Amino acid sequence: MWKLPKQIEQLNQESIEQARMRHDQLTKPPGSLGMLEEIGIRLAGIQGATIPTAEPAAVVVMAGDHGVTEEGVSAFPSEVTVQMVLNFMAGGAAINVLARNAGADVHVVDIGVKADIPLEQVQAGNSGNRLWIEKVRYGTGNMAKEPAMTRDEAEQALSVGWKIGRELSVQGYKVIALGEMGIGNTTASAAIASVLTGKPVPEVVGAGTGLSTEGIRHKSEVIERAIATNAPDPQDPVDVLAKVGGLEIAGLTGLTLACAAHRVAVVVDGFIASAAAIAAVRIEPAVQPYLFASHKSVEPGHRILLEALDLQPLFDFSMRLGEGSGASLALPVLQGAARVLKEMATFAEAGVSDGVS
Ligand SMILES: Cc1cc2ncn([C@H]3O[C@H](COP(=O)(O)O)[C@@H](O)[C@H]3O)c2cc1C
Ligand SMILES: O=C(O)c1cccnc1
Repeated sequence: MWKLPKQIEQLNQESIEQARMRHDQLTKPPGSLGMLEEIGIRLAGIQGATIPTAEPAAVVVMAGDHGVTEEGVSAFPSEVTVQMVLNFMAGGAAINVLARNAGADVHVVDIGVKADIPLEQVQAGNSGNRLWIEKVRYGTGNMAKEPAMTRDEAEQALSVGWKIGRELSVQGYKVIALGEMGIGNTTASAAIASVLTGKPVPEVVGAGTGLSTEGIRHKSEVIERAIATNAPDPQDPVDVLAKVGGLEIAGLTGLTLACAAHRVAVVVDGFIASAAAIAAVRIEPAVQPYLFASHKSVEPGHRILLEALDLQPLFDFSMRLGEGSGASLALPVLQGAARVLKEMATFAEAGVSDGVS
C-alpha cells in the first residue's frame, strides 16, 4: 500500500478556540457571519494561527487522457485534452479567468496526456501560469477491457501529486484549488464513486460534457463492464484508482494528501475532484478537515460524493465544467473569511457597546 511520506496532523484546537473567541469580540452579533465564521475558524485550525490567511492561492489543473474514450463515453474527442492544456497556458480558458478573478496562480500538470505537449505552441509571458511535465504514461488503458493502469503507475501518479503539493507549500501557498482536464474522466470518476461508496453505477453516472439519455445508458454499461472486468477492491483505494481511475485523478489524490500534511487548505471542485478527494480520505481519513467543498455540480454522483466526504458545498450554480472552475470561484469566500478575522475591529477597538447578556 502506498504510504504517506509525511503524516497528517489534527487541526490545532488552541488556534480554533482563539479564532472563535476573536470572532465573538468583532463588531457584529456573535455568529452573524454564519458559515463564513466557520470557514475562518477552520482555516485557523489548519494553519495553527489565530488569524489565518487564504493568500496566496493556486489552482492546480492536472491533465490526463482516458483509454475508455474509445467506447464512446464522452461527447467530445480525446484530442480536446491537449488542446485545452494549450488554452490553459495561453490564459483563455474558464479556469484562467476565474483564477485571475480570485488573484490565484494556475499550475497546469501533464501527468498523462496522450500526446506530448507541443512546447513550441505554449505561449510564453503569462505570468502566474506554470506548466509541469510529469507524464507517468500516455493516457490510461481502456478500463472496459483492461486495468486503466498498473498499481505502480497509480503510485507514481500519487507521488507526482505529493511532490507538487509539497513544493507549492514550500513556495508559500496557503490554499490549493483542485482542477482537472481529461476527456472521459467523468466515466472514471463515476466508477470510483460507485466502487468506493457502494452505490449502483446508474446513480452516479451523468451526462459529463453533454451525452444524451441513450449515451448515459451506454456509459453506465461501459462502467459496469469495467468494474466487472477489473474487480477493484473497495477496501484498497489505490487498487480502485489503478484499475478504474485516471492519472490526473490519482495525481489530485496525492496532491490533496500532501497539502494536508503540510497544513495547506484544499478546495475541492466538482465531481472529478471529489472522486480524487474520496480516494484521499479512504487512504488517510485525517485529510478530511483540510477540505472545503466549493459547489454542487450538476453531475448526479457529486451529491453522493459530497455526502461521503461529509462536506457542505458553498454554492449550487448548476455548474458542470471542472478545470477547478467552482473551486476558483470559492477562493474569494475563503479569502473573505480570513480577512474578516484579520481586519475587522473589535468592540473595544471601535468603542462599540458589547452585547448585554
Ligand atoms: C472544451 C472542453 C473544456 C473542458 N474543461 C473541462 N472539461 C471537463 O469535461 C471533461 C469530462 O467530461 P467527459 O467525461 O464527458 O469527457 C473533463 O475534461 C472535464 O475537465 C471540458 C470539456 C470540454 C469539451
Ligand atoms: O463536476 C464536474 O467536475 C464536471 C462535470 C461535467 C464535466 N466535467 C466536470
